[in-house]
Amino acid sequence: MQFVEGICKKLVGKLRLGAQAISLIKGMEVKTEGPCMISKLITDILGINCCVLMGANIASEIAVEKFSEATIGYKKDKEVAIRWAKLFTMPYFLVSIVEDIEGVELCGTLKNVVAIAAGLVDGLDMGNNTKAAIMRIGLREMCAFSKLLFPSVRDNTFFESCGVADLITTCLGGRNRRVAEAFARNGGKRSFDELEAEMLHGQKLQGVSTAKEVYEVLTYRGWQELFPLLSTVHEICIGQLPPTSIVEYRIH
Ligand SMILES: NC(=O)c1ccc[n+]([C@@H]2O[C@H](COP(=O)([O-])OP(=O)(O)OC[C@H]3O[C@@H](n4cnc5c(N)ncnc54)[C@H](O)[C@@H]3O)[C@@H](O)[C@H]2O)c1
Ligand SMILES: O=P(O)(O)OC[C@H](O)CO
Repeated sequence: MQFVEGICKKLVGKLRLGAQAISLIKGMEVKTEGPCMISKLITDILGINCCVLMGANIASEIAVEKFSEATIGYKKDKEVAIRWAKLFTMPYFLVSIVEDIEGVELCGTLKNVVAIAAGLVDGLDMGNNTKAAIMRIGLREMCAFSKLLFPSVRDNTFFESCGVADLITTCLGGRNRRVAEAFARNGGKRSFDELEAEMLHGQKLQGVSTAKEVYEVLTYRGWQELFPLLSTVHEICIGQLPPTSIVEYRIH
């Protein structure tokens, strides 16, 4: 998503009047003035309304039309969100709308960091209870972090497809989980970059870069202690901590 800004700048002045945007990109940009969600980046650069669509949507499963759900987040214009939902809805793909664009987009962005943690737990052969614990702590931190950044974020958003459902599917079957498992199985001795290149054949992980971006925000705002899982994932990814640190928490 780091290239979205450049692509948007190329589109300036080339869009038809009344054009609308919707972002399916899970990630955020961290600028000196703070984190900037991709939808805001698109709105700011192109001067158009931008919704987001996030959900438990592993692409290979949707491609073969297995039933799934998604959530559209919008800011003010409900009519536009309804139109997007009609456009995306299929008998096997149900789309709901939520007036909480930041909450929906942050769910999609932050769950990738939790999926890295879940993959580490798999690679350490720690079992289902541990993985469930990591997902719970992760969801709690996702919610708290989102609300600190944007007080308007709603709790209910975390019960939509973009929230708990996407967290579950990504922690069970996503690429972030798979590469993190390999990282832990190799004792952290092979880097995420190396494993990503070997395992994903040109596709890119979002979780590692998002963990770094989140860490920059946490460090800048002095919030690290409030978010032990989100912080630890980044420190493991850069080799500062061993993969086993993913389960070293105080109760909170
Ligand atoms: N694959 C999934 O199951 C899935 C599901 C839901 C959401 N997403 C989200 O969709 C987004 C894309 O994921 P994906 O799986 O399609 O990734 P991908 O790696 O398959 O595709 C990314 C595309 O971006 C292009 N690209 C990379 N750098 C570029 C640059 N500098 N300029 C222009 N184009 C560039 C690549 O060539 C590639 O075509 C991510 O944010 C991901 O989290 C993916
Ligand atoms: O394969 P991942 O880990 O990028 O996750 C895929 C999607 O985001 C699931 O909705």
